Amino acid sequence: MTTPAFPTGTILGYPRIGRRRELKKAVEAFWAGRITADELETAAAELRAATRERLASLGLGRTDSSIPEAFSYYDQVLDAAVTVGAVPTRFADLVAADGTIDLAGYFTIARGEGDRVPAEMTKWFDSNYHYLVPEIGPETDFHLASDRLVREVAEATVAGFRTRPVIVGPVTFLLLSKPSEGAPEGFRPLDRLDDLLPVYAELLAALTAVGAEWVQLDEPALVSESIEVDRAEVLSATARAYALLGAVPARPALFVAAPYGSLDDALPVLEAAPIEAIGLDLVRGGIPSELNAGDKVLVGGVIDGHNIWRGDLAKALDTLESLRASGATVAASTSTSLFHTPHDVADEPLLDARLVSWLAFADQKVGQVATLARALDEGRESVAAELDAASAALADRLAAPGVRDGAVRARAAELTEADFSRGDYATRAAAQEEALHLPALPTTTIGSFPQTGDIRRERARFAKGEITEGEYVGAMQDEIKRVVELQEEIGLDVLVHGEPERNDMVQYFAENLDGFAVTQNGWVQSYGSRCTRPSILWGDVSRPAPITVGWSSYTQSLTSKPVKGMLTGPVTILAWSFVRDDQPLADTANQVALALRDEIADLEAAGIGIIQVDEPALRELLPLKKADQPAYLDWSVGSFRLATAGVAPKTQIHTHLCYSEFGVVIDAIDKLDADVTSIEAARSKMEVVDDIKRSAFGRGIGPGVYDIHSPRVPSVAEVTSLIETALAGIPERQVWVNPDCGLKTRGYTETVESLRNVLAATRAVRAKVDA
Ligand SMILES: Nc1nc2c(c(=O)[nH]1)N[C@@H](CNc1ccc(C(=O)N[C@@H](CCC(=O)N[C@@H](CCC(=O)N[C@@H](CCC(=O)O)C(=O)O)C(=O)O)C(=O)O)cc1)CN2
Ligand code: MET
Ligand SMILES: [Zn+2]
Repeated sequence: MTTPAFPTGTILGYPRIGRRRELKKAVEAFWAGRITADELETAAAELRAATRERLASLGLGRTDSSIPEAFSYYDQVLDAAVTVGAVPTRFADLVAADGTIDLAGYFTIARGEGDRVPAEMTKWFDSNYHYLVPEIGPETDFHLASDRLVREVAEATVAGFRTRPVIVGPVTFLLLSKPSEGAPEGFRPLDRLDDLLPVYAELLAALTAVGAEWVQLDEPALVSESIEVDRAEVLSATARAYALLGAVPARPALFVAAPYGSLDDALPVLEAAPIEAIGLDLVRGGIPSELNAGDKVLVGGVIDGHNIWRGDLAKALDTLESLRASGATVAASTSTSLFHTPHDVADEPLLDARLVSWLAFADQKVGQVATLARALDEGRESVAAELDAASAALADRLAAPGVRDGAVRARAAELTEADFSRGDYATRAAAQEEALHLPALPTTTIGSFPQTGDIRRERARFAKGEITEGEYVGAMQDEIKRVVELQEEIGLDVLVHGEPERNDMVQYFAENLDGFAVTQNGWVQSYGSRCTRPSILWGDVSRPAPITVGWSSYTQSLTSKPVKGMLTGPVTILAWSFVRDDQPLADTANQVALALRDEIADLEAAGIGIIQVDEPALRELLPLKKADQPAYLDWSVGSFRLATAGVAPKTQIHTHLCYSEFGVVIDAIDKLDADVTSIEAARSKMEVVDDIKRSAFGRGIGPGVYDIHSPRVPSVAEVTSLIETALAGIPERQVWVNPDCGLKTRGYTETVESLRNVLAATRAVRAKVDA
C-alpha cells in the first residue's frame, strides 16, 4: 500500500464533555428518563459536529486525518470492550440477537442495576480519570459487536471531514482487563490476544471502507511498569499484535500512540513492526537515545496534554527539530489526549488577565500544535512571533509577584526532622482512648453526606449574588444540623458535618488558600458524567485565614459525640489541581502541608479531638516507572506527616484512601503514621484484609463495609459478614466500621437505609464479640 501523508500537526484526543458540559447534561437527562435514546444520540452528534468545526477553526485540517474521532458517551475502555463484544456474562441478557448492545445496556454495564454490580472503575494511569475494567475469560466471545466508531467516521465524511478514528489498542485493552469471575486460576486476559486480534482486523477493514486513511491505536500500557504481566511477554504480545494488524489487507495506516511516559524497550518493537507512525510522549520521556524509525512518522508529543501551562514553545520546537535530526519524518502533537484539560481559557472571564496569559487549555493547545506544525513545514522564522510571545509569557510567569513568597520559603527552609514526627504510637493510643471513650468497633462515615440539588442551587445562587453570604452560611448550617441529627438518630459514634459547603474536596481548599486560582467553566471528566474543575496552583501557597474551623466548631456545638474535622491532604490537593511546573512537586507539597498544619492546629485549639486528612490520590500519583517511585513515596508521605505531626498525642489523626489496590502502597500508608486509616474494601470483598494481615499494620483501620459507588443498599447480613471477615484477619481493637468513601454522590433514601444496616450489623457483631 502507499502510505497517505500523516498531518504535520495533530492532537491525541480532545475533551468529550462539551464546553458547557452538554454531554453530562444529556446523558444524565437520559438516565432520568427525561430524554429518549434518539434524543441523546442527536445531542451527541451535535457535540461531535461542533468539536470538528472548532478543531478545524483552530488550525487542524478538515480532510488530512489530523482531527481525532475520539468521542465517548462514558469511557473509551468500555467502548473498546463493547466494540469487541466483551460484555461480562452477568449482562449477557442486554446483548441483542445480532450481538450488539444498545445505549441503555451500555450504561447498565457502567452503572450496575439491582443486584448486578457495574464494571469496576479504576484510575487511568497517573490521572484522575477513571476507566471501567473489562472482564475477560475463556468464555469471552470476541466479535465485532459495534459499528459506532465506523458510523462516527462516516458521519464526519458527510460533514466534509476526513477524521482519524481512535481506539484503545489490543495490548493495552487486555493488559487493563481483569480475569472474569469464572476464569480458572492463573488465567490472564492477555492469553486471549490471538482471539481478539481478528476483531481489530475486521474493524480496521470497516474503517477503511468508510474512508479512514489513518487510525490511532492508543497503547499507553506499554509505558507503564505497574503492569503485572512480565515485560518480555508484553513486548512479544506487542510484536505479534502489530505484525498481524499490519498484515490486514486494505487497512488504514496505523498510528500507535504511547502517552504517559517513555516507551523504553517497547520502542524498538514498534519500530520493527509494520505500522506507519509512532506517538512518543516527549513531555514525560526525553528523546530516545536510539532511534531506528526508518520511514515511519514520529509523532512528537511535545505539548503537555496533562497540564494547562502555556509552556516553552521554542523548546518544544527544539525537541521536534532534534527528533527530525534523526532522519525521521516528524509531526507535532500533544503528549496525551487533551481530555485531561478544560476546553478554553477564553471561557474564564473572571481569571486574572496576567494568569490567563500563562495558560493554555485544550483549544489553546490545539493552536500551539498548529503553530509547531507550521514551523516544521515552513521554517522556524514563520512562527517567530508566536515563539517569542510564549517565551515572554513564561518569563513573566516565573518573575510575577506571588510566585515566590519570602515568608513561605523561609518557613520551609527551617523545617527539621522533628516537624515530621508525632512520636510513639502506644502513648498516643492510650491518650486517645482516655480522651475519646469510643466503643469497640467504632462507627463513622468518610465525611460527605449527599450533595443534594438544593445544596448546589443555594451555592449557585450565592455565587450569582442572589443571596447574601449570611443566608448561604445559614442554609449550610441548617443542612449540617440535619446531618448531625440524622447521625445521632442512626447511632454513629464519630460524627461528621457532611461537607455541604464544599463544591469539591480540593477546589474548596484552593478557593481558600493563597497561591491558587479556580475556574468557572474549567470542567474535566473524572468518570462517566462526573466532572471536576481542577484548581490552578500557580504560586507559593499559604493560608490567609482559618478555613474549616467555623464549620467544625458549629457542628461540635450541636452534639456531645466527637465530631471529626475534615481536611484534604497535600498530595491529593496537588493531584487534583493543575500544579506549577517550575519547582519540584515535593516543595509545593510541603507548602500545602504547612498551610494544613496551621489549620489542624486551629481545629485542635477549637476543641476538635479527631481530624481526618484525606489522601485518596496517594496511589494515583505513584510514578509509572519503578525508578521514580521511592523518591515520590518519600516526599508524599513526608508532606502528610508535616501536615499532621504538630498535634498533641490525644488528638486522633485519621486518613482516608479510596480504591482497593493498595497492597502496592501499604508501606507508605503505614509510614503516614495516621492513628486510623479508612479504605475501600466492600467492592473488593475485603481483599485488603490479607494485605493488612501480611503487613503487620498495627494502627486503627476501617475497611469499608458499604460500597458507595452504587445505589444498592447492603443488607445487614452482608455487612455483618464483611465485618466478620475483617475481624478474622485484623485484631478487634484496630477495626473501625465505615463506608468505602464519602456519600456525596448518593441520594438520601439509600444512604439512610444503608447506614442503618451498617449500625445494625455492628451491634450484632459487638454482641457476639462481647459474649
Ligand atoms: N476533584 C476530585 N476528584 C476526585 C474526587 C473528588 O471528589 N474530587 N473523587 C473521586 C471520584 N471522582 C469524582 C469526581 C467528581 C464528582 C462530582 O460529584 N462532581 C460533580 C460536580 C461537583 C461540583 O463541582 N459541584 C459544584 C457545581 C455544581 C453544579 O453543577 N452546579 C450547577 C448549578 C446548580 C444546580 O442548579 O444544580 C451548574 O453549575 O450548572 C457545586 O456543588 O457548587 C458533578 O460532576 O456533577 C464526584 C467524584 C476521585 N477524584
Ligand atoms: C474521594 S475521597 C472523599 C473523602 C471526603 N471526605 C468525602 O467524604 O467526600
Ligand atoms: Zn474516598
